[in-house]
Amino acid sequence: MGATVSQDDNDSDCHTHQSPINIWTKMALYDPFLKPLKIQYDPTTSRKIVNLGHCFNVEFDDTSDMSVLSDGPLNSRYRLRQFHFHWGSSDKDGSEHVIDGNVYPAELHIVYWNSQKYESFEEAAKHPDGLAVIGVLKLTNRITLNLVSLLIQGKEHSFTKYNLARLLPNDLDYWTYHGSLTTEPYFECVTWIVLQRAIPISSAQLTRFRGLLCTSEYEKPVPIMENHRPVQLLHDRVVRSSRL
Ligand SMILES: CCCCCNS(=O)(=O)c1cc(S(N)(=O)=O)ccc1C(=O)O
Ligand SMILES: [Zn+2]
Repeated sequence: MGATVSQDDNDSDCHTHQSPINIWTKMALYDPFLKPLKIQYDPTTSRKIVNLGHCFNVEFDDTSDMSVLSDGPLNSRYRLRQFHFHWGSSDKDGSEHVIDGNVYPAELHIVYWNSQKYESFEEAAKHPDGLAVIGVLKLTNRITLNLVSLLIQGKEHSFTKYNLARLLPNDLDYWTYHGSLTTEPYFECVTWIVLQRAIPISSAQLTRFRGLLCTSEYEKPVPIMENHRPVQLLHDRVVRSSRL
């Protein structure tokens, strides 16, 4: 299934590093100088899971460098902030990045910020090297997130000692390119690291995602049926691959 490029986000010339994109794997440039990703994770940093109305975030304590991402395409140490998912109204779509024109049922984003160069997440988000996001296409049915008490917008519950490794494939080869946030304010501050290996998601888990409500307990229930942005133009960017 092809993916349409949304023109409205590309009218002005300055927005030439927008995300997500369609990654044409044969056009990706193998870069032998790209290092393996170094993911250091401390389960005691996971704090809570929150329904934000357009998606839900699992948030981490990012007051110190306890869970960090380094090496890979990065020149600094990046601190874990949150992870969230994107999904579609059916199992036929839902991912934000598209691989050789193929859309996947969902995508996980693990958001880190450059704590080596910047004092805060908010400050880092104003700079091209401010954030790094790991994208994982499809997902494992190992993910069984209990979302029952998260049903309505604004709800949150504690989410401690979570094992992030359950969300990642064993093979961490990746494509990388410079892009943006895929939600407002679309800042072009993200080093995207899209894993090449992915794992299938269970349809039951996708149904649970679509069961979350973007309304409060006092409003008519409206489910979060989908929350993925259309692919954007590549412009002058090159996608690099960590694997030949
Ligand atoms: C200071 C403004 C930064 C706003 C972005 N915040 S974020 O955590 O990086 C983020 C990234 C993304 S994405 N899809 O990784 O670009 C989606 C949502 C959010 C969020 O705000 O929940
Ligand atoms: Zn995202």
